[in-house]
Amino acid sequence: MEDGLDDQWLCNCSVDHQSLAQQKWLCTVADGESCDCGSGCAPQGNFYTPTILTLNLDALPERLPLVECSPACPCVKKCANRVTQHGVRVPLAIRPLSSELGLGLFYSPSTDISSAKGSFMSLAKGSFISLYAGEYLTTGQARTRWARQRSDNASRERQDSQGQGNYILSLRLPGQVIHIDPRYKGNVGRFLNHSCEPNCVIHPVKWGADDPWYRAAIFTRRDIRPDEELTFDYADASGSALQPAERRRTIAAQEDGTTEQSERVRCLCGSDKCRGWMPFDGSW
Ligand SMILES: C[S@@+](CC[C@H](N)C(=O)[O-])C[C@H]1O[C@@H](n2cnc3c(N)ncnc32)[C@H](O)[C@@H]1O
Repeated sequence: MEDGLDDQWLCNCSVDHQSLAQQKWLCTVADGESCDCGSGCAPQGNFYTPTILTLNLDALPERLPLVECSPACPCVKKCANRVTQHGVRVPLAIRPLSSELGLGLFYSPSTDISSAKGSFMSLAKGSFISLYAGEYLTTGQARTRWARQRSDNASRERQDSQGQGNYILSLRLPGQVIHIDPRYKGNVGRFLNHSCEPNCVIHPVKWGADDPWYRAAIFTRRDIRPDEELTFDYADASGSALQPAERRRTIAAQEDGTTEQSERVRCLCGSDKCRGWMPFDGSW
């Protein structure tokens, strides 16, 4: 073994690791190249940037599900095409906002005690934040839960209903819709609020070509300053690029005020680009 070239970090991709001296500890599949480790992973290429492992959002076609390498591949854990499966790696904090908004999730490098300079570090565009993890529901179960949450909310005063809103993420994928509800079982992803001018985006990811689950992964869509709140656009999370006309009308009706008054929730994102109402996809 060449000095410093530790084979436990290498995968079987076709790239000549020996000539990539700076990147030799990682699988070095470059953007747009396909991994030929034989397991059908990264069929469209690996869109993670080698070594820093941020997602190259500008190169990634919208809504193209990412397929990461998996334990079924001959590559190893630190392959550059495995990111979301390693879990949360950035320092985060859950903080209270207003009584209406409840809690929010913040990028909080000052809580990273391993780095003395933590509080000055901004987070690069394309960084993985967390999965939006929760229970996977069928469309029927999602409808039932949504109806129950709606009636629960209607029977509460607004100030008592903080954090009791709808948590179900409906992710539209080619030929299917998946519903993820973190309200009862979930992770920090459930604390990201909606913004009409978001700094994060949701992208569908599979862990290996044979993974039966699409996972909803949250990435930053621009650089993030320390102590910024992390948000995504709940309308975009539902896959706006693929939404059928009926769904577009539903979201538009919610936002332009033609939806029934009781179903509309005023958006409190505070952005100059605020559309006024929370998006709601009721077309499924
Ligand atoms: C996924 S949760 C976000 C975390 C929530 N703030 C909490 O305290 O648990 C979604 C709920 O938060 C509230 N929310 C999120 N973004 C909002 C916004 N921009 N305006 C008003 N309410 C919002 C709504 O009640 C929504 O149903």
